[in-house]
Amino acid sequence: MSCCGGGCCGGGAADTQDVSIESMPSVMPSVAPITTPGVTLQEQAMQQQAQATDAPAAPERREVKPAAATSVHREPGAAVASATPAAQAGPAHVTEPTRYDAVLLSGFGGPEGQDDVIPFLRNVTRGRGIPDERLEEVSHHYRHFGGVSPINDQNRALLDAMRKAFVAAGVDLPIYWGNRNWAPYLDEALEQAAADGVRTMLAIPTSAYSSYSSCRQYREDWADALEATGLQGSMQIDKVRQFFDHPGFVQPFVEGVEAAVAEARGAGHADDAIEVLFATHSIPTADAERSGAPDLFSWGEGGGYEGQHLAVAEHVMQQTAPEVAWQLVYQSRSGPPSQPWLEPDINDAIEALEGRTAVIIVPLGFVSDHMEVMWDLDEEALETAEEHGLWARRTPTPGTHPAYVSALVDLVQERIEGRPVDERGSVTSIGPWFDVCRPGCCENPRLGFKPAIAGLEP
Ligand SMILES: CC1=C(CCC(=O)O)c2cc3nc(cc4[nH]c(cc5[nH]c(cc1n2)c(C)c5CCC(=O)O)c(CCC(=O)O)c4C)C(CCC(=O)O)=C3C
Ligand SMILES: [Fe+2]
Repeated sequence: MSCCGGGCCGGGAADTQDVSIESMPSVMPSVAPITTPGVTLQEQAMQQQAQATDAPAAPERREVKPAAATSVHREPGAAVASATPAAQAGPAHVTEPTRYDAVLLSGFGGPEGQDDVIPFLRNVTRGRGIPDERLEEVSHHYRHFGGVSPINDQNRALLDAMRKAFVAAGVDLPIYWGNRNWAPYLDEALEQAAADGVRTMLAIPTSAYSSYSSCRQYREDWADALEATGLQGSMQIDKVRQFFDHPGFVQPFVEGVEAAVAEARGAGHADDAIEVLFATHSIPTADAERSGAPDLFSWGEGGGYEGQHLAVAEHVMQQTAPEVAWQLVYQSRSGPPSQPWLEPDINDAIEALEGRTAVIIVPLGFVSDHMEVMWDLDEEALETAEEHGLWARRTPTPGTHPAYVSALVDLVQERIEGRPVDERGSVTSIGPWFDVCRPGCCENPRLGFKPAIAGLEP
């Protein structure tokens, strides 16, 4: 792994921190390492290891994510744990300019080899009672691709694109990258940031919508990482708003649907023979009901999670092909059959189609072509479509689309500026989501409330 090919680092000490701890010596330097421009920390570590006579032969590989936090730290009088002063009182939107030392790009994480698969799945499902058979079942998806999820490389590419976009936009902040479920872990990113002198961070989850899995779980994992590193009292972390309706996040989907509809028409499919399926991750209906800020909106049964997806899908269709039929469908369901999850499943929806000859699958719930897209859509759903004799296309995810990268830069800029809410980018009538999560937001009713940052209690 390299930082950025040398083009964007500029030699700043805090610019070379996408550290893979797997390949680091087991004893980490406790002070900020002195970096040489163009040389990554990993390369330096390897040099140091080669020079040291008593260096361990094999670097330690870390399989377990940080332990669950037992508490959070709140400054005197603050309502929000580990927040910067501008966010401590818990405003819906922070309109006070804030100086951050760094940005924390927070990914899901994914295995990078066959040996990683099961420990990775244990991290993902920790404390959730997912049976081993299900873990084995899911592991097949990863094993099929050599035990490697593409997600880490996609986040490395995003990180690289963001660093370049920061330079171009004059945002002079280093970006640290850490994952919830695999190396480089969130606590490793925080440790490195602290060693580099960082005290305030703005966190970006690689996840656009509101739900336990896509919002609160990130907030809990940041709390875990702060406690595990002992940085609870000295590091402040805010989060950007969920960005499902930021125009730059939506733009790649608009372009994808536009192109796919044009292609379907070109292949001879009439508008009333085309169906657009907006696909997102299913979640338990009990989670869905508590997603978003359920007490502040009148969402349907699927809560804010479903309501946000519907609003974005509606916008995409209005922009592209208002006369074409569409629906929101779900994928990647897990958990026991007795537990209700959001439906319909994409494969069932395809089977139920009548009078259609073409289907366009839009991965609206995902930011990159990771395993849920590669397997559940490109392997399974496209096969279902083929079995039913349908012409089918899967449109792109945002990935490193310049509009998406610019959206992430804009989300950082609006917080640095303390931009008023009516000047923020948003394409749906829901309006720019909350900077600080509302009480009870995205509750997991089975697990209860756990220590979390970036939101009002509980
Ligand atoms: C809403 C949502 C997103 C989108 C938001 C976001 O992007 O964050 C998402 C993303 C992802 N989910 C992913 C992988 C997995 N999700 C699982 C399990 C679950 N996801 C859930 C929901 C979501 N998941 C839920 C309610 C569960 C069951 C309960 C639990 O266990 O929490 C399991 C365990 C096995 C299984 O149950 O299937 C795995 C392996 C990967 C990585 C892919 C890769 O490696 O390329 C990514 C990006
Ligand atoms: Fe998932």
